[in-house]
Amino acid sequence: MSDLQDLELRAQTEPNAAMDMAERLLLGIETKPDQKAAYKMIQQAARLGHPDGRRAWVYMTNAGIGRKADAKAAKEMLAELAQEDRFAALQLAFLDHLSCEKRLAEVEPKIISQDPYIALYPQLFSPAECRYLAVLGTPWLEKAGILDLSGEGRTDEKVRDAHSCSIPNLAEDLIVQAVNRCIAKATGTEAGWGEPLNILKYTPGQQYKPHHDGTGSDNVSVRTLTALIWLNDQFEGGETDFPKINVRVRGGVGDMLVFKNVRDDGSFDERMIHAGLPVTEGVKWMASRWIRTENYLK
Ligand SMILES: O=C(O)CCC(=O)C(=O)O
Ligand SMILES: [Fe+2]
Repeated sequence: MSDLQDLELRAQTEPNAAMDMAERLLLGIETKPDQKAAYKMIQQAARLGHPDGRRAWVYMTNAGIGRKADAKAAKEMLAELAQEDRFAALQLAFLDHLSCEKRLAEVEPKIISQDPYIALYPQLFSPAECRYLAVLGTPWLEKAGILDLSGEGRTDEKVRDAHSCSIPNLAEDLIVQAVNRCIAKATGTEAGWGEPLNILKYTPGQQYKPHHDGTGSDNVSVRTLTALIWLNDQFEGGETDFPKINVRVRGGVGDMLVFKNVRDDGSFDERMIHAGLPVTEGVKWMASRWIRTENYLK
């Protein structure tokens, strides 16, 4: 029996095996990606009592993934889970403080450049939302090299000398979902078109060298837009620099920068090469989302 068959069999009764199988099916690790089967497997892991599985099932209920969206049921499930799960409890407490969707209606984007397109949304996210994202990303940052659920290598010091992680799809909690919805709404895109939200942490000397966001490692579709959110401001240096067009941006806490990586005909816009300059003091925290023109997960 192959390892995968063995895992599939154990997934019937063992919560960890069910969760492992779900992740493999979702991302196509050692098997063909099969979202439908993955979602069934998450439900199975939840039924078997796996804490990540139970949380993921709440998130899917809220987002309408693998079942009909039901925000009310999701909140009730979260409240029940919160009695024994501190991650659920934290989220539940935070839900009433979510403000980005309300802010989106009030915020006027400042157009930094019309062509190529670069816009800044001041204070779209609250300091609390920013702190929440940094805290949520922290455990994955530390494990970044080991826990690679996306199936792609994430740290390449030659380009990105920083701690980084992407929030795994199954960990897109109710707060992350709201953040992603806001980014989608502001950019006129669908939330599903975004790659998982990245959390970046730069300590002094660290930087993201000049690069173009246009393609991911899979070369499947183009990342037409990038959204960057400043999660803190206690650092020096670290500006986001577009050397070809002489634009250098340093946002405040909760500001979001949106820029277009392609020209109207869909070709790469080489003017959009950019860098996160070296941080000279303090620690820079940022969230970034690369947005495509079609669903990222299929
Ligand atoms: O850290 C920065 O300012 C830039 C980050 C970035 O370019 C990216 O995440 O694609
Ligand atoms: Fe970038």
